[in-house]
This record gives sequence, C-alpha cells and structure tokens, in this order.
Amino acid sequence: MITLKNINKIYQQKNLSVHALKDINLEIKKGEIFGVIGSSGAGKSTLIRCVNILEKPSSGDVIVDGVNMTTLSNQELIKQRRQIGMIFQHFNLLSSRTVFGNVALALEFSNISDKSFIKKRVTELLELVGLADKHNSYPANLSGGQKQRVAIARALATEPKVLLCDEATSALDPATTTSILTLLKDINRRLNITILLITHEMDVVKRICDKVGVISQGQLIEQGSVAELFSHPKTELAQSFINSSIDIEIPEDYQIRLSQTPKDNGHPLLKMTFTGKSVDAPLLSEIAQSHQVLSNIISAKMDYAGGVKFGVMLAELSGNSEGLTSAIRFLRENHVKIEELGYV
Ligand SMILES: Nc1ncnc2c1ncn2[C@@H]1O[C@H](COP(=O)(O)OP(=O)(O)OP(=O)(O)O)[C@@H](O)[C@H]1O
Repeated sequence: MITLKNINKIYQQKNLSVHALKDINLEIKKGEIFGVIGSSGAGKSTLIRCVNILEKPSSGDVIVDGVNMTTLSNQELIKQRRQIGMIFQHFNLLSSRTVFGNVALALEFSNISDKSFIKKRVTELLELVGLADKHNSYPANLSGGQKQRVAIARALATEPKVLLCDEATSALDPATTTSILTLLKDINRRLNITILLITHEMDVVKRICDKVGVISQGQLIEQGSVAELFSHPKTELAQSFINSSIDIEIPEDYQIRLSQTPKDNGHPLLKMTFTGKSVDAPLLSEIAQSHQVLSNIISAKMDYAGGVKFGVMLAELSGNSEGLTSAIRFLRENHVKIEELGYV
C-alpha cells in the first residue's frame, strides 16, 4: 500500500544543509500497522510527511496505492491526499468550529456540499470514534483524548486507505493513550485501513504495531515484525528502546548492599533479559535441578509484543561457585542476556 524507494531529504538552510533522510526503503502492506520509532531529531516527522508530500523528498519515489506521489501535479496531489488521512500530536483542530464543524470541514474541502450527506457521514464518524454526544461542543471544552478522537474522525471523513499518525499519543496521559491506541487498532481492523505511525515510545509499537522500523540519524537501521524485533534486536538502539519499555530498577535496599566484590555469604545479583527464544523454557527450575543453583526473584516484568513473550528479571542466585559459573553459562546458552550487577 505504501512503498518508499531510496528516499532522501535534504533541508537547505542558507549555507547549512541537513541530510534528514538517507536512502530510506520501506514497504507497508495493505491493512498493516507499521510503526517507525526513533529518538528526537532522527527524522521521523520528515519521513511521515514525505508520504503525503507535505515535505517533498529531495530524491526517491513515494508510491501510495499504486500512485507515485512524487510525480503528481499540485491538483492531482490534492486529490490523491484524500486517500491519506493524517493525525497530529497537537490535534490541529479549528477552535472556532464545533466538533461537527471540524469533521464536516474535511468533506467541504473535498467539494462535498450536500448538507444531508455531510450530516449523515459526520454523525457516523462521531459514533465510530465514541463522540456521538459531542456534535455541538467546541474543542476548548474537550479533553485531549476527545480532541484526538475528533481529529481521527476528521482524518477518516474522506474514506482514506491510509492513516498517518504523527506522534498521535505523545500529548496524552497513559490511560488516554491506551484508549486512543485501542481506537486506532479497532479502526484498522474494521475498515482495513493501513496505518503508518511515528513514535519515540516502544510501548506504542508494542501495543498496536504489526511491523516496526527503527530510524537513527536519518537512516532506517532495522525493520521487521514486532515479534522479530523483540526477540532478536539487531542494533543497540533497538535493544535500548526495548529496555526502555520493560526495564526494572534495583530496589533501594539492594542498591545499598550491592558490592562489586564477592562477600561472605553473599549472592550474585543478576539482571536477566528474556526474549522469545528463552522465555518459554523453565530455565530457573533447570538450573536448580542440574546445577544446584537457587534463584530468589527480586522483581520481574514480563510482557507480550507481536505474540512474543519477553521480559526482564532481577534475581539473586545461590549455590557453590562451580554451580554458579555453569548455571550462568547454561542461561546464556539458552539466549538469556545476563548482566552480573554485583553481590548482595
Ligand atoms: N524545515 C526544516 N529545515 C531544516 N532542518 C530541518 C527541518 N525540519 C527538520 N529538520 C532537521 O531534520 C532532522 C530530522 O528532523 P525531524 O523533525 O524529522 O526529526 P524527528 O525524529 O521527528 O524529531 P522529533 O521527535 O524531535 O520531532 C533534524 O536534524 C532537524 O533539525
């Protein structure tokens, strides 16, 4: 549904040129939810804005539903953009128009003037996004989540095949983020609309995306299914985004007791990261039975993404030094990432 071929974007500012996108290649299939994750300044906004040519790529092709967007005239582009809805971090609603008026505007811009059609369509859309009772409210009287729902209704007004989401939940609290992500997933399933979203939060990717790309300094350094990324991150950056969504801290009283040298009756404190390959095996029972090493779990976080279970665990191990060495080797051989934090 969306193909990006060798996209480069260079911003020219007087003597300074910023190479914001470097040779981006991407293929998003119909009905997929594709997330692009990256840190601030990595090129996410530039990338998503190239899809509907709000930013014109310096080189390369953007093909949406078989149409090469980069070769269209202005008139053709306006028409083609009706196939591509977009929502933004700060909603971009017109404060002078009611909820109804904001959604209707998208239809008016598409030269639809039949009032009864507009009323029927806007009513359907507001029902779809859960705002059936807010027709006459103004944006100033809505919560952030409600504003984003209006923006979603507006984006869907022209029955687009693609929805672009530019940090759509970054301005929302966690509970509202969940409700908006649930709505986006529901819309994706019900309307079979293809969604491209950009985010700096792995949580967003984890919750609704099928596929994910990692962008760093204008380059797409890794892409694949969410399950693949969580089970075998290839880059440090992908690993650090995963960690940011599942990491756990050492409790304070353990931090106080933690020393870097073994002490009498002390136990090694380990941080164990489990991914798809390691998480389903009873590895801690195995090290108890075969290596006589017992685990005292201090804290743990397990989660699912793309059907893959993964997680992180802090545990102190006890056993003789031979047993500990072979148990740690055994865990590593079974794809558990081990960090030896010290002794407690
Ligand atoms: N209009 C512009 N003119 C010049 N440079 C720009 C322009 N827009 C973006 N850039 C530069 O391009 C690079 C990528 O910016 P972009 O906004 O796409 O990153 P981002 O990943 O969306 O960041 P953030 O998450 O902070 O919004 C940055 O170095 C930025 O300074």
